[in-house]
Amino acid sequence: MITLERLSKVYAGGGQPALDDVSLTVPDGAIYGILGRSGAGKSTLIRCLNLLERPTSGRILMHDVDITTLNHRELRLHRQRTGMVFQHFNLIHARNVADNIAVPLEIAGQPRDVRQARIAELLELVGLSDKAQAFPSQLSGGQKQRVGIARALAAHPDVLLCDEATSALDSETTASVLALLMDINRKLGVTIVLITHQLEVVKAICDHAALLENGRLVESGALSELLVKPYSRLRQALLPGNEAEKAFLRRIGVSGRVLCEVA
Ligand SMILES: Nc1ncnc2c1ncn2[C@@H]1O[C@H](COP(=O)(O)OP(=O)(O)OP(=O)(O)O)[C@@H](O)[C@H]1O
Repeated sequence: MITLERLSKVYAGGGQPALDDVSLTVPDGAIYGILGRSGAGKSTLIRCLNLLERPTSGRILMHDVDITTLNHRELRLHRQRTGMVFQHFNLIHARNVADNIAVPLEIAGQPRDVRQARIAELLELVGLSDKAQAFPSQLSGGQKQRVGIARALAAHPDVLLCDEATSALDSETTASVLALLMDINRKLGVTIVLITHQLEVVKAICDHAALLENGRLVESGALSELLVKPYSRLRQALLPGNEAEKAFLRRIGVSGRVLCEVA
């Protein structure tokens, strides 16, 4: 379980907090989506979860340990247990697929034979067994993200943090990468926290969600509980009713006309 307790972040130079008193709980095994507009604080929040960004105040409990108090060595181990998937993949272009996936295993000091066995396992998991020797420039966006996911899983993390993992992909590729993440969650029991501005991502795979606005938490929890509340902001965003469709039909000038007749 990951628990954020009254987390705040003010960047150097002051100004409005990027995160303002945010508290939420991510249950073990959840696929937890963090939604919000540009500038809402999503990236800041996910970067706090592996301490790429230090919160100004508040606590982050992972398995009951406040990670903001870890020393250098403990933090390195924490990062091995927390895989990160990036929007623009962050692959090393001079390394082939297998050697990209090897990076966390090298950092963890794994011997060569262990690395090779793990890489073969991961390539099979992400469906790229035939691409071990390919270089990133020879891969499609979806394949690059599969390599990014394999690398993030290499050191057997129990949490996967996904930073807009599908935002650079077309809708068909997005669907296949989301299906892979769901499969990983089910097969390996890895907790997934993802930030996104795409409602479709939340609809496709999340069981929990949080909505951020100007650094503040508007709503959070299990979708099964939020979506039955009539005034839930997440419900209004995820289930807009037919208002959006009506607005679209009004804009193209077919509002009120019979769209198709059934014989
Ligand atoms: N390194 C930084 N230094 C100063 N301010 C920052 C820094 N990073 C983010 N901010 C500010 O913090 C606020 C939250 O930014 P953040 O990137 O977390 O939002 P976001 O929801 O991820 O936005 P986007 O979807 O556009 O990436 C914004 O006002 C942003 O300008």
